[in-house]
This record gives sequence, structure tokens and C-alpha cells, in this order.
Amino acid sequence: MTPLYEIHDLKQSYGRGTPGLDIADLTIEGSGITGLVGPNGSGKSTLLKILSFLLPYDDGTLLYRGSPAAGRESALRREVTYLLQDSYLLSRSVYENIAFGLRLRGNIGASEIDGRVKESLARVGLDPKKFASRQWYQLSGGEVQRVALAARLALRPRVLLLDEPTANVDERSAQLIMEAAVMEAKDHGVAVIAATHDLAWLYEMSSEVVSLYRGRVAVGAENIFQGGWTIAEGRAARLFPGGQAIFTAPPLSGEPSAAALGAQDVRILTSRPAEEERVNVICARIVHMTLERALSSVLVSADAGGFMIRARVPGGAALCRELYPSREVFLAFQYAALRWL
Ligand SMILES: Nc1ncnc2c1ncn2[C@@H]1O[C@H](COP(=O)(O)OP(=O)(O)OP(=O)(O)O)[C@@H](O)[C@H]1O
Repeated sequence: MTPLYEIHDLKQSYGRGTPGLDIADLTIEGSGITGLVGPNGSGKSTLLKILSFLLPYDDGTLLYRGSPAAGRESALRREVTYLLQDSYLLSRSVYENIAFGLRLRGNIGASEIDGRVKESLARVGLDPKKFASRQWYQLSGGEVQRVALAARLALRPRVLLLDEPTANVDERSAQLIMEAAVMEAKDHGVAVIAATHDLAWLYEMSSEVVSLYRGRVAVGAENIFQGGWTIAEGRAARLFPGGQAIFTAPPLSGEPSAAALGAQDVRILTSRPAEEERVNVICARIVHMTLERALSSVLVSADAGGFMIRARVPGGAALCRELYPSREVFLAFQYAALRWL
């Protein structure tokens, strides 16, 4: 199947000295939910704005469903919708806020608009009878965000881009927003791309996770070891609190700054393995285990002296029965499994 987005050599900067994005290659298949993770300022919002065809970039190629997006942005914006972290509503009723975007489309009749407004309110857990006539100032912060989401769902987008949609809302609203996103992906075939700090939700629901670090991407890298690398005796080493260290080959060029490691490349062992050449072994304690529903696997997060390392275990594996939070385990991964960003 043609991927939803393909990016090649894309560069974006907000001006001199401010790195935005520098992505050599990135493919987003766009089936189900794609998670975007990364520290503050790593470029998640910038990438989402580019994927929603709102922000121009300096160089490179962006393909949308197999064809270059350049020059077609305004048409493509109809297929893609973007929800910000802090949404604001127009100074009018909830009903009118949702109907507004539909009317702008120009070809949707009044009864169709009415149906879509009510349906989309219900999808975000707001009873249309109670909420449709409310004014914008009669809503809590969480309700504002849900109305903003309903307004986007009413447009029946092909792609729903969520930029930390639950960062500033109450717990119940957060849950309803996430449930609505899952329903869009599962029941309506919408491609959902979500940047969120709610990693538990993200790993539970995502079929793919894209990690960003200083504007660069690593697909499927649940672990990013940033900073603290030193080079000695031909190896790059990063010390963990507590005295443990991991090693890998130094980068081919430049200083070592951040290395990525996929959770699937980390083996979990219940006893210390015999020493092997060029394999890192880290003693850690399991903190939590997430059932990755989309992948039918279990993501195990283990604390190695204040540093969390994630490892993936196939859902049916016998090992799963031996693992539980607080258990001490050994995490093993090849030196070569670490990739420089
Ligand atoms: N409008 C702007 N003008 C100048 N620099 C910007 C602008 N927007 C973002 N940046 C810079 O670009 C980089 C990436 O920012 P971006 O908002 O994409 O990161 P993010 O991963 O979404 O961060 P956060 O998790 O804090 O929302 C940062 O260095 C940021 O300071």
C-alpha cells in the first residue's frame, strides 16, 4: 500500500541558529495511530505543521499518498486536520463553532450539517442536547478542547494530527479525547498522528512510534540515550547513575550526542548472562508493563539507576509470565543495535 507520507532530505529552520527539522528519510504508513515522541523543542509540532501542509519548509520532498505535496497544499488541507494543544473557540455557541467549518466547505446541506454536529459532539462524549446551545464561555478547558476536536471530526478528515491534545485538560477529558482518537482510527479508518507525553497511552495504542531528537528522527526508537557520551579506547561510552555503562562504536563523523535503540532490539533475561563480545548488559528493575494492543506485544519499561530502558516482548512469549513490576532483570543488546542520531 502507498504510504500516507514520505519525507526525503527535508530541512526546515526558523531562521539562523534555530534548528527546526533535518529529516533524511521518514515514511509514515498511516494505518491506525502513529505516535510522535521526543523532548521539548525536538520538533514534534514543527513536523505536525508540515504534515498538515500549514508550514513551508526550506528544502526536500514531501510526498502525500505517493505524490508530491508541493503546489497542492491548499487542496490537501481539506483532507488533513490539526488539533493544537490549546484550542480556542469562536465567540459563538458550541453548535455554531462546529457548523462553521462545515459551512465554509460550501457544499454541505443544512440537515447534513445538523447531523454531523450532533454526531461529532457525541463522539467526544458531549451530549448534544446539553452542549449544542452552550456558549463558548460556558465550557471548562477540557470541554473547549473536546468541542475543538468535534469541530475537526465533523469535517471527516482522512488524517487527524493531534499536538499534545491532552496537555492542559482534566483527566476525564483526556481519556475521552484519546478514546475519540482511537475510534477515528479503528472505526472510521482515519490516520491519526499524535504527539503526546502520555507515553503509556501512546505505546498502548500506536502501531508505529516516531522519535524526534533535535529535529532528527528515528523510527521505532523507544530508547534515546542523549548526552553524556565519551569516547575512550576506540569506543563510545555512556555512564548511567549507579556505575553501569553502555558502549557502542563511535559515530563516523562528529561528536557523539544521542543514540537510538529500538525496544525490539533489547532482550530481557531473568539472570545475568555469560559475557559476550560487543553486547551491553544492564541490570534494571521493571517499573511498568504496557500491553501494546496494536502490535500484540508487551512493552516493558525498566529502571536502570534512574534511566528508563524499554524492551519489547511478543505478547504470547512464555517470558511474559515471569515478568512483573519490581522484578530485577538484565537487559541485553548488541553494541551495533545503537544508532547515532
Ligand atoms: N515560530 C517559531 N519561531 C522560531 N523558532 C521556533 C518556532 N517554533 C518552534 N521553534 C523552535 O524550533 C524547535 C522545534 O520546536 P517544536 O515546537 O517543533 O518542538 P516540540 O518538540 O513540539 O516541543 P514541545 O514538546 O515543547 O511542544 C525549537 O528549538 C523551537 O524553539
